[in-house]
Amino acid sequence: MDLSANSNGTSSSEESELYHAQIHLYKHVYNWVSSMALKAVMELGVADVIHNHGKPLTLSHLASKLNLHPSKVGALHRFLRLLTHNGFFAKTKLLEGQEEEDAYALTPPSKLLIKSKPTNLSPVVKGSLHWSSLNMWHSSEKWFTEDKEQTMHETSSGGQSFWDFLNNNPDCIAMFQDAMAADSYMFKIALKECRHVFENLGSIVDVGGGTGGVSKLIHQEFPQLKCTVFDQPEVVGNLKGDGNLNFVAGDMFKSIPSADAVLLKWILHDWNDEQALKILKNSKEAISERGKEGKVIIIDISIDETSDDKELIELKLDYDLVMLAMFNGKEREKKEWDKLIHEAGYSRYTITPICGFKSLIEVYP
Ligand SMILES: C[S@@+](CC[C@H](N)C(=O)[O-])C[C@H]1O[C@@H](n2cnc3c(N)ncnc32)[C@H](O)[C@@H]1O
Repeated sequence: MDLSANSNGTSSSEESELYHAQIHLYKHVYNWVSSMALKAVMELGVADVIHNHGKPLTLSHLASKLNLHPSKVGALHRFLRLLTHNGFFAKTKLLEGQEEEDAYALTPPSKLLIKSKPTNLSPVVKGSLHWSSLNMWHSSEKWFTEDKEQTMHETSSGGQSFWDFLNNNPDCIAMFQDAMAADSYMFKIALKECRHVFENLGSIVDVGGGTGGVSKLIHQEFPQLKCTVFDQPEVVGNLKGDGNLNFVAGDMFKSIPSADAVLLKWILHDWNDEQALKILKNSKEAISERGKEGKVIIIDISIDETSDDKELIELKLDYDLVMLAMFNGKEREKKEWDKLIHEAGYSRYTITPICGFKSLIEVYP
């Protein structure tokens, strides 16, 4: 007879395992609450208000600066309590008259929500948590069980691809391009570390370069370098260049303008292997005039489960599923990059981690 068994027949260690499993499962069921709380606080402009004040703010001062109705002050406290727990704010004490009161200070992650700063990632929060980025997930069961070559986004939107959806919705395409431009600012910091990648180049074509966020940063650092931003007509059709920075509309699956180097930043993960191979082959053609001196510069995620820490791996695996749902794209492991690059006919490459969670992959003919 099991003496530690309870009246329901489970042992105390089994019960404890069950409760831990329940906590683990519920934690993952409610992961979205943290994301939505972050979005709400970003929309309210909490980080901006604390930043503009120049020092920590008590709840009542914060609520009054945010022009909140008094009935919502308690709710603000609860949003901030969760986000403080998650590392987005730090609680400190302030003397208010005779009394000490809790006050909220910014932490490095919430400083990335200050809209007046160039490192502002609010557009990423807004775009990634917009209904148009989330709706498709409700169609996962239909998508999994249907034998159709569709993305989850297409399944959920009557066959419309994410790119077609954006091109038909000017507000959403602007939001998407803002998010891309904000994300790219981190690249300015990385650019300082990898100047050697762009030195000795006379021209570069930034394929899928959007509205030119990345090319403008490269242009500032290397004004002599001729930069061509190459993207779909809906994105660059109305944009005017300036000196060494110009915009060209086209389709990277047809051909890519010639240059000494092709930049593919945040591009190949949008596409499956067959499509990525086509882009890499067209890139090889674009740099062919430079012979062995030409190169393709890829900036994308490289998953390395042997050396990345748990949080980093989780972020990369999250991104992988986002790419799958939106585009049938993928984040690639090192061995997958190796296979793709060699199949596209290149002879060698190097992978260097940059920008926190992305990698710089230099590929040579
Ligand atoms: C994820 S965004 C990357 C933007 C930019 N490289 C960056 O890092 O900020 C992908 C870009 O690819 C562009 N794109 C999609 N299909 C394309 C095509 N067939 N030819 C050229 N560009 C394309 C999109 O318009 C979009 O700007």
